Amino acid sequence: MSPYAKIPVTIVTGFLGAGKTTLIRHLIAAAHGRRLALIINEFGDVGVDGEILKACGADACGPGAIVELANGCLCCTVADDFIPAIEALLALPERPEHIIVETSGLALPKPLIKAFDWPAIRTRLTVDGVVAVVDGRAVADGRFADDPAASAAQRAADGAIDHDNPLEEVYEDQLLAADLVVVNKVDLLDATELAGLEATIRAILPRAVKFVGVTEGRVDPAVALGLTAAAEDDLAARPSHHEVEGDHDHDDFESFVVEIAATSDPEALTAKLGAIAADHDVLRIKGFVDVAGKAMRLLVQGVGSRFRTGYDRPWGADEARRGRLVVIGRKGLDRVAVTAALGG
Ligand SMILES: Nc1nc2c(ncn2[C@@H]2O[C@H](COP(=O)(O)OP(=O)(O)OP(=O)(O)O)[C@@H](O)[C@H]2O)c(=O)[nH]1
Repeated sequence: MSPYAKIPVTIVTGFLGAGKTTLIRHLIAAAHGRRLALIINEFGDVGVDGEILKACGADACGPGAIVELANGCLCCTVADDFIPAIEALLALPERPEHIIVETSGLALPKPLIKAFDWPAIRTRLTVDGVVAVVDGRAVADGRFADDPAASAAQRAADGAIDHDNPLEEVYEDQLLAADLVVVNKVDLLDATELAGLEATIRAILPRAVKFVGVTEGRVDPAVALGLTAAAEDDLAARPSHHEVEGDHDHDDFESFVVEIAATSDPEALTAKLGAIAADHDVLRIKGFVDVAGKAMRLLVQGVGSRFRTGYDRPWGADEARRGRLVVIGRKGLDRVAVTAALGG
């Protein structure tokens, strides 16, 4: 690559738990010597995505080329957090050949794309493409459509219905910015559901975009990287619900961390977490748990009430074996009840 060419940047967006980190892991593994750099933004106080990507990205990325911006939402802190992170990557002795940005699951991509139109940035970088990752099962289950039960509850409480569904807005804003839509978790869908999803998603999109269905984020890097979209030149084609409604804030969502005591029965714990998530309509639970007698720590990941666990690495010699889970839900999530149910 010419030292004067703009560095391509891929923005990976998608709702909480859609599979962004899984997809980026796959891209890193398939990078085949391409020098990558990552900016990882996560909502909530336990940096799970950063841990996962640092563990597998060390070779592909090199020292200093993975920047973690935890506990926030890049779309709201573009100037304060994102631009300095980009500057740090541009100052690396070995210039990255491709930068991948993972937004938080609640971020709106458009403010981020706009930053690439700033003079100091656009001369050096270009948005190669915006990849929107979708949890196919969650969409097929109507997770992002207006929820009749929630509307009825709201009517009973307020005597009025707010038609704005914050989940739907975030989900749609992410799709509306996309150059490539990756419907992930195809293992949880049948062919008819997948075809139906493609039609539903295409109906939302204002223009023709690439569409692919995958499992475990296994999208071909030749498809995901090298879209040459120059999205910063194309902002008008990427409408956002928040252009007309003013600033986006995250008051529609709540997140907190619960300390979890050591467990001797991870399966029972996972079953309990699934039940709590279903009872309280929790959107996302993730973190690490101490399993008594195990040298490794347990990575726990829940999307809605669907949970996965796996041992990721041994606890460090100087590391406290602290079990911590971040819980994310809609505004009104009963923090006290969830914390009590988790035994925190
Ligand atoms: N069944 C199934 N699960 C998947 C698939 N891809 C990812 N997952 C699981 O979904 C969960 C969330 O995946 P992540 O990659 O962490 O999702 P994310 O979008 O980065 O999540 P946030 O950063 O919290 O928004 C994890 O437990 C993954 O193992 C898939 O294709 N099928």
